[in-house]
Amino acid sequence: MAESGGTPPWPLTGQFRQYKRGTNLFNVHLNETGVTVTGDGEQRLLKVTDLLGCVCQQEQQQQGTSAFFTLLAYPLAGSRKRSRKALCFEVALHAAFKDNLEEAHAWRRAVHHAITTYGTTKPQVDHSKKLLLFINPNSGSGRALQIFKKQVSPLLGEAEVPHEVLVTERANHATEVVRDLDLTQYAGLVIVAGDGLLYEVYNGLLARPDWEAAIQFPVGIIPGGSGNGLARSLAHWLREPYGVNPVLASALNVVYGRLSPLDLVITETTTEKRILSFLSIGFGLLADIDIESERLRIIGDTRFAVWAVARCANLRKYQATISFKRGVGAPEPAPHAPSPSLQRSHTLQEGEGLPDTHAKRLSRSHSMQAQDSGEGEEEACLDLCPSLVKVEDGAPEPVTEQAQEAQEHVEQRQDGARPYVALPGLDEPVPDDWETIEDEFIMVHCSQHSHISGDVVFAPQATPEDGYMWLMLLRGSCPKTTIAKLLLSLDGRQLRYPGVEMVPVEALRIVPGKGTNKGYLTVDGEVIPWTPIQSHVLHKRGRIMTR
Ligand SMILES: Nc1ncnc2c1ncn2[C@@H]1O[C@H](COP(=O)(O)OP(=O)(O)OP(=O)(O)O)[C@@H](O)[C@H]1O
Repeated sequence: MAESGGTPPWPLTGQFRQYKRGTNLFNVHLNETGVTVTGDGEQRLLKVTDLLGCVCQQEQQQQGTSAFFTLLAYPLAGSRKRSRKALCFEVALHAAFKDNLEEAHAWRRAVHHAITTYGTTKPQVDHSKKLLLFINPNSGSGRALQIFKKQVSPLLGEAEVPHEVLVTERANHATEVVRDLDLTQYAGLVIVAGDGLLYEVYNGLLARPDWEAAIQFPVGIIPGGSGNGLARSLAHWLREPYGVNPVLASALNVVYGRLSPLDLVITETTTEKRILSFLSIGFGLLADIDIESERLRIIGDTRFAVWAVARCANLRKYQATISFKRGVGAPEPAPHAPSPSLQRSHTLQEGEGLPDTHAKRLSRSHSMQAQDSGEGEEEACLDLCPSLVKVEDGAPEPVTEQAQEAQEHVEQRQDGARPYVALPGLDEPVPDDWETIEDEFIMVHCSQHSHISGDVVFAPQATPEDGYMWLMLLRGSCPKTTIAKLLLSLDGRQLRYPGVEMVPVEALRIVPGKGTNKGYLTVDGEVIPWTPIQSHVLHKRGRIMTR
């Protein structure tokens, strides 16, 4: 959404014929709330927060002297999806085409001005520079390139977002590129792939001498893989429709390029290798399913469910010692927690400690409601017809109050980051204020996010910038009925089940047992050696593109 051509006239009002709507004139008014179109006995508002851009006809058509501009917006159509609105207007105010075209461009510039000035209070990526898009052609079921060409590229074009594309050629390609990249040339790094490619990008940033600044570089994600936990979690956080068209929901985040804080996690290993992650750490049931279902990647997200059923019959248990620093002031994963944004508004105050009676108790079962069950699987709704000739009519749906409220909460939380918990040496004892459990586990898994894949609701109350890893423990004694229910569906209700524990933590140490039963220890779904690790949260140190 690059703004060019000087300060636009503001506010703007004009009278135009609407393409394919007869000869009647429509009154079009643009101000800080959006574009109001009045005519034919109706009035419509395209809200400034839903406007994507404005495209102009570039060349004179045949003998006519009229020029055209098309307003593009993605308002909510109900609560389940956003759909494209393209309103095309004919500018015929002057005798000469070039004067009409100039008028059309004035509208284009004014719309861009409105979007960047009145659409948000968040900082934005610098669209005078390019985005660098990484596409993994082998992500998930191998559709990332197609997704880019069919959905992402047209959207970036309409919104006039300059970009460059890099198609990865092999594992670690993205890490190598990012490690040596001149970041000053770019506005941000965007992944069209699965979470694994973003992991590579972040670890490229960590490998740089300027890593502390580099990890704050703007990053965006558009789901093209089989996991897609971060993309799903962002939509959950922002209360944006996701299931009907995940690519559109995420591509709009990138196009708007507003920056929200993102918690990152640094993990230390015994080999002195440090790892930067943004999604999850764990071993046992979920990690085993994630890694062992790799052979089914051709079927996409479904591979997790299919493999889960297979694993139910063959449950593994792992000896380990888990130590953690419990999160201070963390929201209790309360029953019936309706949304992460409502939780955020009153639970994340600094210094708001847990009651003493809870401070050292490890075996708690929490319950919560299933989330977002209303999302269907309709076909993608992004319309790729040339915007000048395509007009979709119909009054724009108002943004729901809930979505508005969520947006406001997100914006209010642009406050300071907490200092991170200092980690002792991996061979030293953990500090006194940490808690330790030595036991046999079916699963130890933590995530900073509500979702660890498109359909796995891990911690519905989690937000990307709450400062916690949400640690889920299933001990060896966990009832088989609980395991069966978990494998059938991880939908956010699991904290009601006996034997499921969840603790918000700011730092964590995992020491796998020395027995023969080795599992997959994973960070963001990537396998690392089955040796001790420890991790701490870097609160709000990343910056992720959002609406
Ligand atoms: N061109 C390539 N060919 C093969 N592997 C690649 C290529 N580019 C990247 N990779 C590797 O593929 C891994 C997984 O990719 P990605 O995360 O995009 O999709 P995914 O398989 O759906 O993963 P996830 O389950 O994490 O969502 C990356 O960690 C990276 O190492």
